[in-house]
Amino acid sequence: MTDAVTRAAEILKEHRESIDRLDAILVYTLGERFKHTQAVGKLKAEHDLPPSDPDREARQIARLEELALAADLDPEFAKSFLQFIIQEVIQHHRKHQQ
Ligand SMILES: O=C(O)C(=O)C[C@]1(C(=O)O)C=C[C@@H](O)C=C1
Repeated sequence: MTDAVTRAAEILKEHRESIDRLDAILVYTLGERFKHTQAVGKLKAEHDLPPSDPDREARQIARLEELALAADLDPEFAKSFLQFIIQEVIQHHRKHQQ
């Protein structure tokens, strides 16, 4: 192996270590978020509130798009990601209410 290939392998390893660390943060962060949304789902079921709140979602998406721009992340991706999570939460809320 040349020095350049060995160096590239070291750099790749460092990036992958960072990626693994950040993936763990994402999973734990999502776990925390779902704890809160589960509590919200319980509250909504107890008080007969609708599972979804489109006004709240619109505010969340607008905020996330701004955050994404500041973080150098594609705002469309950030929006789709949040919508994907919220859809999952709404399914959980609906199950609570059945
Ligand atoms: O804030 C709420 O009312 C929630 O139920 C949580 C949440 C979310 O996951 O952020 C999910 C569904 C609603 O449409 C809006 C937001």
